[in-house]
Amino acid sequence: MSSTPTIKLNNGIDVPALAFGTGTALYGKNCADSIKLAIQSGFTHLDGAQAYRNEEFLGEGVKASGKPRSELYIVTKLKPGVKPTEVKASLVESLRLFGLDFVDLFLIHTPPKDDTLQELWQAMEGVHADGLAKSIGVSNFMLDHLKTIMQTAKIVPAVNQIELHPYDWKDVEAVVKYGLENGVVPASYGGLSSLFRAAGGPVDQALLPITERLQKVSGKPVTSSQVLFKWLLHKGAIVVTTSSKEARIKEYLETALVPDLTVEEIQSIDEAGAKQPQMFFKR
Ligand SMILES: NC(=O)C1=CN([C@@H]2O[C@H](COP(=O)(O)OP(=O)(O)OC[C@H]3O[C@@H](n4cnc5c(N)ncnc54)[C@H](OP(=O)(O)O)[C@@H]3O)[C@@H](O)[C@H]2O)C=CC1
Ligand SMILES: O=CCc1c[nH]c2ccccc12
Repeated sequence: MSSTPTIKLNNGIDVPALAFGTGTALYGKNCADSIKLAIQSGFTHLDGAQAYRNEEFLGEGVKASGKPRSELYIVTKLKPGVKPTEVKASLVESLRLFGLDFVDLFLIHTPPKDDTLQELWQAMEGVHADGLAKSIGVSNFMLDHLKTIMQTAKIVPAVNQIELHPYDWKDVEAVVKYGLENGVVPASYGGLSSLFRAAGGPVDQALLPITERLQKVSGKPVTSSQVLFKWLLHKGAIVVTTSSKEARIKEYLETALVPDLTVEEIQSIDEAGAKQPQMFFKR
């Protein structure tokens, strides 16, 4: 098995750069077997959310995997609409469902629609101080949201999880750069969108000569998914993905064995994405 690279957060904690998600295809489902398989295959970073309505099954999968808690990195996200005064109780309920004492990372799933963002962040800082979340961060935050938080934050968000793939790179590049310059590590979801949400487009075409070259230099099969993950890692992002198939789970983890892309290859993917700008998730 290959060992997944890690990315250092602004608080010095190392996070496995490849995460297995329980939203999208697993939303509202009993994902215990998927989680157990992902962990036993080598995933140690699990991405959950209160809104996915399957935290108890994530917890079940973790237990069934037999992997010690100390070797796992478990994330959940605050359900949209939870008020600042309810943050602690909602995380305590997630922990009860998981059967855990703490999460490694707790994210605000989406910025609040009202003007409570700074207050909400203060409540996130509270659950961090209580030891219920080792790190805190955000998701689906754009530049103005990040800047609003930074005005009053005592703790800089460790992570901003956003839709990130070559087709929205131009749209979110500034958010990623601002984050990296200020200690907020980007995490991507929807990273494989070109392969099945917009199959056969310019990005898929740009991936072909790259997979071919990497296959030649490594002497091993290299897939388009692995090249997309390498592209995301080169952008400094944690990759949040998922799969229902054992073969794909192994393929994802073997990204660690794929050689680096060249600057020209990264640029060719950027340029292919810019030909057909699009996003697939509602912000
Ligand atoms: N913070 C947020 O607002 C959001 C967070 N997320 C998180 O990110 C996770 C991953 O999101 P998601 O968008 O699903 O991630 P990806 O874009 O990585 O897509 C994963 C899907 O890609 C499919 N796939 C992989 N390789 C191929 C291929 N070669 N051809 C066709 N299909 C392929 C897999 O299907 P198969 O199962 O058949 O292998 C899998 O379902 C979620 O589970 C969730 O945890 C997601 C959305 C929003
Ligand atoms: O995480 C994926 C997208 C998302 C944002 N808010 C919600 C609420 C419920 C399910 C999914 C999501």
